[in-house]
Amino acid sequence: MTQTQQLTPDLTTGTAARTRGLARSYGTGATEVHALRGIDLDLPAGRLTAIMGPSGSGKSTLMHCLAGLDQPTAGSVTVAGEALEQLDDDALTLFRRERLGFVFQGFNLLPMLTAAENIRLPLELAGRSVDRARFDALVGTLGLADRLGHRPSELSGGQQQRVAIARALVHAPAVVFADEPTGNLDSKASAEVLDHLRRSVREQGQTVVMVTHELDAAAYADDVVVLVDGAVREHLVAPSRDALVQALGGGR
Ligand SMILES: Nc1ncnc2c1ncn2[C@@H]1O[C@H](COP(=O)(O)OP(=O)(O)OP(=O)(O)O)[C@@H](O)[C@H]1O
Repeated sequence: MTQTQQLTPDLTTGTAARTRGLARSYGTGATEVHALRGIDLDLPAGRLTAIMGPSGSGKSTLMHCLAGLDQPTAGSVTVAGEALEQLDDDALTLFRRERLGFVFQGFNLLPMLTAAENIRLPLELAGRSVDRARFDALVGTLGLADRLGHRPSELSGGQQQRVAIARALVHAPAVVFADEPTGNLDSKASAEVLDHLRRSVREQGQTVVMVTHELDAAAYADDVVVLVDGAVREHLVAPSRDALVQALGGGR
């Protein structure tokens, strides 16, 4: 048994997502691109993991495969104990809606709805009632309590992204996937958003997997996976900034 397997053998002992031999290629023949080349990864529950690496290294592809938004060419993906390849389209859609949360660049908030309505929308679409205590705790953690009646156009970029995070978290998902969540925010708003994301991990035991280009953003993460050319170069646990710089610098 390997060291990794001893540390995180299954979900009950804290693995939120696991891949084995995960490969994803695009195209065929001379134009074939191997975006992921057989990735074995165990992402622990209750932590904020950043996925980093040079442009084209496979970060988005990995996140999309983990989140059931893209299908691997080979290998397996298990999230919250579910082997995604065993789910049909309907079951996968339901699994994503019930068990996963998503935060993307650009927020994707509905402009005619207030912040509170945007946050509640996924639950209402799923026909589920809002857990009032969780809702209040979330908007408190995210610093949105006095902004709930505002529409997106009346909120700053950072506030809009915090609404998007609350919306992703309100149904207590097993894993939240965030793709460059601070990509179009200034540095102050980025710091606020990342701080709130980290607090949701610390205070509510949330699991977050975040793709980022930015060293400053990765500094908020507990762990950092460094991809190079479709393979995991490093999986750093609670790295120092120096260790992170070294791991990233080595890829250039
Ligand atoms: N739909 C697709 N069709 C063809 N090639 C693709 C497709 N999606 C991704 N690729 C290729 O797969 C490789 C990995 O892409 P991916 O977007 O996962 O990298 P990334 O690390 O997220 O890059 P970036 O940091 O620039 O967003 C790249 O060479 C990319 O061109």
